[in-house]
Amino acid sequence: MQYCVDAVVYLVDAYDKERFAESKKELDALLSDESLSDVPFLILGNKIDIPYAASEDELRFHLGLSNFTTGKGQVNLSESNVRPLEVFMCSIVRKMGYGDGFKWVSQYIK
Ligand SMILES: Nc1nc2c(ncn2[C@@H]2O[C@H](COP(=O)(O)OP(=O)(O)OP(=O)(O)O)[C@@H](O)[C@H]2O)c(=O)[nH]1
Repeated sequence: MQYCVDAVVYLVDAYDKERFAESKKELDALLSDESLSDVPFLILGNKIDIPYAASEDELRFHLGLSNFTTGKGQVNLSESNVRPLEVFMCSIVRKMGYGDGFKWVSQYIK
């Protein structure tokens, strides 16, 4: 079957720190999937309404993304070989945070 992926939105529970290793493993598998090699990745860290949820830096660290995020806002990557990837923290129940993430990723969807 042929299909076309415009973007990957990867939702991580930022409160479930015990499962960060599992989240990293799944994410790494997607990131190394050749058919997704130029597909933008939006990583959402959910449940930041819970006080003990991981911070953005912590999540980035545990997912091994500290050196791989490409910058928020308008960043033109068309001249580079770099795949757009960013982390946005959110709370689905509070309806906050993910809007910025989807806005960010939309600039890379042709
Ligand atoms: N506090 C809080 N709870 C949330 C949020 N988003 C989802 N939940 C709650 O989390 C509970 C479990 O949902 P998820 O964590 O999405 O569970 P899941 O990913 O389907 O299951 P697992 O793969 O086992 O983690 C539900 O009761 C949701 O209402 C959020 O932003 N904040």
